[in-house]
Amino acid sequence: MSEHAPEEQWTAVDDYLTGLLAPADEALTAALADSEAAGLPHINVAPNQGKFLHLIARIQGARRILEIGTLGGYSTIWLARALPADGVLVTLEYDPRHAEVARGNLARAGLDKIAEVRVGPALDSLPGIAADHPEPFDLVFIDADKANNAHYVEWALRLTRPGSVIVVDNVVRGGRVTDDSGTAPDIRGTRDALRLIADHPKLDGTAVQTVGVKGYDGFALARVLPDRRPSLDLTRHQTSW
Ligand SMILES: C[S@@+](CC[C@H](N)C(=O)[O-])C[C@H]1O[C@@H](n2cnc3c(N)ncnc32)[C@H](O)[C@@H]1O
Repeated sequence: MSEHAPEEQWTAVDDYLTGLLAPADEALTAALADSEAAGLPHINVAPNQGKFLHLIARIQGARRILEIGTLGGYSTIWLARALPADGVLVTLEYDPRHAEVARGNLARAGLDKIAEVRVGPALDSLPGIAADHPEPFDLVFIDADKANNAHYVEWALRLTRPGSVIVVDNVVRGGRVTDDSGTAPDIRGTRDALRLIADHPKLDGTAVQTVGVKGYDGFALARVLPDRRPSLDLTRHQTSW
C-alpha cells in the first residue's frame, strides 16, 4: 500500500512515465513556459497524453488533423509533429490571446506552415472549415468548451471519412460524468457526446478513465464506420445448380 495521497502518487507516476517515454524538448518546454508567462490556464494535456495523441495520429497515418480547442498550442505541437511535411492541421480557438500564444509556439516549433490557428467560437468556424477543406480529416481532437461536445462530434462526423478517428478529451471530469441531472452544461454536453458515439450507426467508440498529473479524468475514442447500406445477400437467392 502506498503512503502517498492518490494525487501525489498519480503525479509521481506521471513524472516517471513522462521522463521515460515523453521527455520534453526545447519547443515543448518553451510552449508551456510562454503559455504560463501569458497567464493561460494550465488545462493543456499532460506530456504523456500529448505523446499518446501523437501516437494515435501516427498509427492512423493521419495527413489531415482537426483540433477543437487550441489554448497555447501544446497538444497542437504533439499532433502536428505526427504529420508528414505536406500534412495539414487546423486548430480552432475562441480566445484571440490564446491563439496568439499558440501561433508563436507553433512558429518556434517550426510547425506554422502545417498548423493553422483559426480564431472564434468553433461552431462559427466549422462551416468555413468544411468549405475550405473539402478533403476529409483523418483525426479530430475535441478539447474545447465541453457543453458543445455533442455538436463537435456531429461536426467531426461531417468532416471525416470512414476510418477516421475522433478523440474527445475530459469525458470523466473527476467522476462527474455519471451525474444525469442535466444541470451542469459541461456534463450534459459530454454525456450527449458519449450517447451520440454509442448510438450513431457510423460510430464505434469507447471511453477510458485516466489518472495523473491532471487529476482524475478520461477520454473517448471513436472510429468512423463505413455507411451501412443494405447488403445484397446473394446466398439467399441462389438456386441449387
Ligand atoms: C482545454 S483547453 C485546450 C487545451 C489544448 N488542447 C492542449 O491540450 O494544449 C480549451 C481551449 O478551448 C478554448 N475554447 C473554449 N470555448 C471555445 C469555443 N466555443 N470555440 C473554440 N475554442 C474554445 C478555450 O479558450 C481554451 O483555450
